[in-house]
Amino acid sequence: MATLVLPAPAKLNLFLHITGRRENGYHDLQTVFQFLDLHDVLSFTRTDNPNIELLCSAPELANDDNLVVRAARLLQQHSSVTQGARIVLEKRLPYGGGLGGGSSDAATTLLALNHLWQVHLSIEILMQLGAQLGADVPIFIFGHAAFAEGIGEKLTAIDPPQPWYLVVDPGVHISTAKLFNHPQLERQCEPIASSDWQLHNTYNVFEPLVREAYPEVANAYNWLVEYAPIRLTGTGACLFGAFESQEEARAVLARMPSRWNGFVARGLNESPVCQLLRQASTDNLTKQD
Ligand SMILES: C[C@](O)(CO)[C@H](O)COP(=O)(O)OP(=O)(O)OC[C@H]1O[C@@H](n2ccc(N)nc2=O)[C@H](O)[C@@H]1O
Ligand SMILES: Nc1ncnc2c1ncn2[C@@H]1O[C@H](COP(=O)(O)OP(=O)(O)OP(=O)(O)O)[C@@H](O)[C@H]1O
Repeated sequence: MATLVLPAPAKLNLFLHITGRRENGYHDLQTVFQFLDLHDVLSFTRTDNPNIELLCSAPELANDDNLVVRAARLLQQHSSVTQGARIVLEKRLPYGGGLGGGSSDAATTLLALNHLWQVHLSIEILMQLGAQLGADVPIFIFGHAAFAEGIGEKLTAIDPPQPWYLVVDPGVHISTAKLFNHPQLERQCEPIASSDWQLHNTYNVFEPLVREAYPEVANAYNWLVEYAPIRLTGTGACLFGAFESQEEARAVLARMPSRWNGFVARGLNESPVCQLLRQASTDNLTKQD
């Protein structure tokens, strides 16, 4: 049986503006996605029966609602394959913090099983399938840092600087749906062109709401802002600051109050999963067991 081992990287939203609200409740937004060199690890083994079996290092995520299982079943339905998969998910990314780990796991699953089951769907079709699972899934299939519009699925590749980030997780869980429905959310940002985007002339519209509603996020913000300009990713609760060197970011991490979790990671404009799938041959990626 062939086994394929692939990473599923985290993302940051370098800014996040909302430009309108659709009748179905979803919002039109503008954001820049960049990947981090911190990732979950997934291993996929093709099986001859159609079952999708998930083993997960986080027991609370080992169920059929996991985006990995939902992605595998969606691809099965779409392609009528008769094979299944045994999938092992090693969670390394914090979840529910705006780093998109669940969405990234789903994207890696679509890419891996498209390859293992030899479905041969194009990246564009896989992105459309991914969008059915969540607005953050397509970027991880696209595989390059991007200026995003629509609900997050219209992507223009860009190459922002790739600094070292200190990411602080204040340990607060924030419901994405609840924040998008917040009565005070700014929903009429003036649209900007991707070529005009700069970090300093943009912001995250969720940031003031999250800092007000979650005092621990405000505390983490007030601490980190002493060291670097910082921002919220997605709807939070993770905050990030950019540094020129890994050493600088690590020195600040060493001073972080122990009640929060934090890590240092490099910003990446190329997703490692897409690089691996593109560059390595099947023989390099798969091992026979
Ligand atoms: C905040 C971001 O992480 C920024 O990248 C994404 O926009 C959210 O992406 P996601 O977690 O994949 O979100 P989904 O699972 O698709 O949607 C969760 C909920 O967020 C709201 N939602 C999400 C995306 C969007 N463009 N408009 C919305 O209003 C909807 O209420 C939806 O029910
Ligand atoms: N493979 C998965 N990994 C993590 N969470 C998952 C997974 N599958 C389903 N979930 C559910 O999705 C929720 C959000 O997880 P995720 O890590 O994608 O959130 P997030 O980092 O806030 O992402 P986003 O920025 O996309 O909102 C989790 O609390 C969990 O209940």
